[in-house]
Amino acid sequence: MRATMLLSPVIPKLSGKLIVLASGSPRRLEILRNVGIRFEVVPSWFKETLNKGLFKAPHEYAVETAKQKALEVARRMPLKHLKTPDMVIGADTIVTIDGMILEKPIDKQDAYRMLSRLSGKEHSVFTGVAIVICHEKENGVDYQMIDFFEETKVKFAHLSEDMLWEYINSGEPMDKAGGYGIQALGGMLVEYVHGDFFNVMGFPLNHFCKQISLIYNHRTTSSNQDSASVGLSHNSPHNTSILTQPPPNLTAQSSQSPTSSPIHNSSPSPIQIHHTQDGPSSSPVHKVKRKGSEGTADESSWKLPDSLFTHTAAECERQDSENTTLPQTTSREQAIELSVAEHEASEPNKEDLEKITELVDGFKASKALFTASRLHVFDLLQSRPGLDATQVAQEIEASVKGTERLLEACVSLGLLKSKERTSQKTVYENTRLAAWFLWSDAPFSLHEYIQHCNNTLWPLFSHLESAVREGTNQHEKAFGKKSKDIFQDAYFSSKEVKLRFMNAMHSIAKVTGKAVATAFDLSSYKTACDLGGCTGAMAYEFTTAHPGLSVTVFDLPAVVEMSEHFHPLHTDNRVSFVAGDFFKDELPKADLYILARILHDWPDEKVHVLLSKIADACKPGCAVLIAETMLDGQTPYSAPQSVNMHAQTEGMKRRESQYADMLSKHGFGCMRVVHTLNFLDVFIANKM
Ligand SMILES: Cc1cn([C@@H]2O[C@H](COP(=O)(O)OP(=O)(O)OP(=O)(O)O)[C@@H](O)[C@H]2O)c(=O)[nH]c1=O
Repeated sequence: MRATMLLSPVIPKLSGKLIVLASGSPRRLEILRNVGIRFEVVPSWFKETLNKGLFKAPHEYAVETAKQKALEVARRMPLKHLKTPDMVIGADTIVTIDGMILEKPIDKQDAYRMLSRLSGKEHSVFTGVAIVICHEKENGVDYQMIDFFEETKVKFAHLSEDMLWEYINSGEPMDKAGGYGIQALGGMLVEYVHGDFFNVMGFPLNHFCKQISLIYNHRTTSSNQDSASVGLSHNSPHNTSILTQPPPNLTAQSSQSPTSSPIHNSSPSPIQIHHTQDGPSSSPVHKVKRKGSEGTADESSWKLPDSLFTHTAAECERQDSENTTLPQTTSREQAIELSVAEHEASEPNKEDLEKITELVDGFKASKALFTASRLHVFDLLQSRPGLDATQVAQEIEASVKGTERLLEACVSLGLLKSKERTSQKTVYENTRLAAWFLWSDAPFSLHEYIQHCNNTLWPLFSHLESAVREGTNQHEKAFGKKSKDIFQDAYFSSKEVKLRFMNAMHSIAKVTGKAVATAFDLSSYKTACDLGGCTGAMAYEFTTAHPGLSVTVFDLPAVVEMSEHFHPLHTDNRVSFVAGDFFKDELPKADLYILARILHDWPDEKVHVLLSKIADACKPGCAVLIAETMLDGQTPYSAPQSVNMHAQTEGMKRRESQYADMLSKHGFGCMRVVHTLNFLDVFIANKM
């Protein structure tokens, strides 16, 4: 979850740049997303096989591995993804004890060996981080590297055999250095932590922000110079070096030795290696030339920071204390005008071209994903990684030629990884992204939502032009059936469509639910009513996050009669279901009314009907919580989503200020908004 505070003024400096996280670690993704950095994830294929014996100290091993991870992605992207990132971030976390380096356990026995070694003792966690800055040149790409590491000391309690095995059998240790996750169950094993907690989790956020600040503050002050020097390590507790090529002797065991090809793709000359131990370097780190722009790149050649467009949490709190509603949106129009004016004189730059290609071709990526998902490619490769295209084709009953194309498309989209087993044989496996989201039983499976996109939204979108011309939804053209109320007339008209829709909503609620449920402190509320709460997935997130809260899910009888099938294992009696129509029937009494992805389905008149019923049911102090993608929120796709609502329903996406206006008409005030990371913006208001 992220409140858009400018705690770190360096974050906006990254805005508008193509930042790539060369890591499949979900923790690193979460840590960076949480502070509002926008980036793509391209997990590194670099194998962690450096010869540990060649390093004087364990942290050097972590740093070198981080560098190789980042470089591999920085080098691959221009070739395989046909785009050059501005910055690639790589990291490697290791645990060290008694001079030994512990990485991720290979099996349960290995986890047991690691955890019993850590039991009752203090150990160190090192995360090495490498930041590769890519400079596009006429005939290639230049890479420059900044690296650092952070150490945190952690002491484990004495662990009994039973505890050890219970923890190992939870499955948590397997993808984590040292065999534990401090952020989850592993936290229970820890007596103390000295240093940065996030460093243990996999990414030293504070140190990273300091480095970014050094890089960009330096760049700002030296933007008029031809070459610049950066004092990267003088305020760093650890070595920081800038080098343009890894020392060759460090990669002895690596089959993908990065030294085998020059890092400067464009330069035939030997590459200089600069090490800075304690003092400032004289390396030309920030001479960034871009096609179509003159001289050194500076802030003005990048997009304006998003923070211009959003309300910060602090602003909202201040607004609350002054007892006013949210301000109107800040000057987005002015900002856009400004950025247009800036570009008027020059030809399109790389970002412009990339952006336009992404927009024009976006549908191909979506449809490739939908098709692979529908053909259960990710399910297959989850259970049987390492199949080749012929084997996949056989299993999914498709042509070899078509399957090859589809698999390659998925590789380029970062959904699958390919490896050349022999010169003629390429095999495939799921990337972390697919493992998290795409196979049917993935922890945050969007499989069913993707089916809904493919089966329902895609046909509706193909009639978008009519939707725009006629100003109505397109169910009749897409499915041959008129629908006034999409739920009664379209989604719940047949059991099959209803199940598909419920499955889709269930998967979205599972992915977004926790962030919504934890966006605000709700400890003062005892009862909640989730209006249109469908399968109850969101309600269970609320009861899990708030032990004192009971939630009634209120939805149409057609939904409630099937909702119990979705929670066969839930024994939580704090979630109950009541059938009814929230436009017609009396609402269950509650302290908090939850409207998660509901209001966007309806036009303003209907929203007012519903809010007025909620206002009648609310005593002063009771609250309404709205979870939606707001037009002025953080999700880049909220405006296209609004088009989607238009083709699908009579509803729309709205701005925060529109919700604020509507709510204030029904006697609500004290409004706050949080932009979560999981698609939704969460808005809360109290009955005055
Ligand atoms: C000690 C500790 C570690 N981790 C995770 O351990 C992995 C280390 O492995 P890595 O090789 O550095 O990264 P990876 O997961 O293989 O990803 P990649 O960067 O793609 O190599 C990272 O995930 C970390 O979060 C936790 O989640 N919690 C903890 O308390």
